[in-house]
Amino acid sequence: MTLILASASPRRKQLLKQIGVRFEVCPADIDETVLPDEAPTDYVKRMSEQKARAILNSDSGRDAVVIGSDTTVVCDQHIFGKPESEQDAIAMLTKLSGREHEVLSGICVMNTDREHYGLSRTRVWFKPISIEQMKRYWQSGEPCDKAGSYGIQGFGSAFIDRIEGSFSGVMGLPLEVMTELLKRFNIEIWQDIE
Ligand SMILES: Cc1cn([C@H]2C[C@H](O)[C@@H](COP(=O)(O)OP(=O)(O)OP(=O)(O)O)O2)c(=O)[nH]c1=O
Repeated sequence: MTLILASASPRRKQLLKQIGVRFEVCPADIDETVLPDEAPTDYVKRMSEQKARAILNSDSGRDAVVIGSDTTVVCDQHIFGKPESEQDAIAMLTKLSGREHEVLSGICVMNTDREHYGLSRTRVWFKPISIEQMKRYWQSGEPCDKAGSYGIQGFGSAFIDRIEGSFSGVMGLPLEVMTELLKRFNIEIWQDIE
């Protein structure tokens, strides 16, 4: 049996490696458009499932267990994905500045017989951010491939006042959820411990 991480995210790869699981990486290319009136929790679940299913249904997914995951920033019921431009990133960071938002991270694990899904929800409080900081942050290159235009694990850590929930969940792959789902498929963690 092969375990496949259906993701192009270097953060997800790093986090899965951190628990000593052996896996292959095979990014899924899906349409990430939000449906009209789609609730953020429904969106995250749909994306996680579609990413996993795209790989399970491909040639590389045969006989595999596939992991699909999605991370979304939610502020005032609005879904913040990755920024399309500097202007877009500044608009998101302006909304997040000096207040609380939520980060949803879903994980779907499936094989041809069954699938299981888990969701992690984390509350994040940002300090106030000045426009100069936002512009300089954009120049760092960090925000461009991250939901909500920030990375808690990078320079973006300076924005954080506190969090309540899962650090790995904000970063892209909640390990609390991941370890439970792996157990359900009898996949061992710490395979690479020695
Ligand atoms: C909020 C936040 C997000 N992110 C990243 C995690 C995800 O890689 C990305 C959210 O976009 P996703 O669409 O969840 O993931 P992705 O496109 O990077 O990878 P794939 O769909 O192939 O699995 O934002 C951080 O790295 N740090 C953070 O603090």
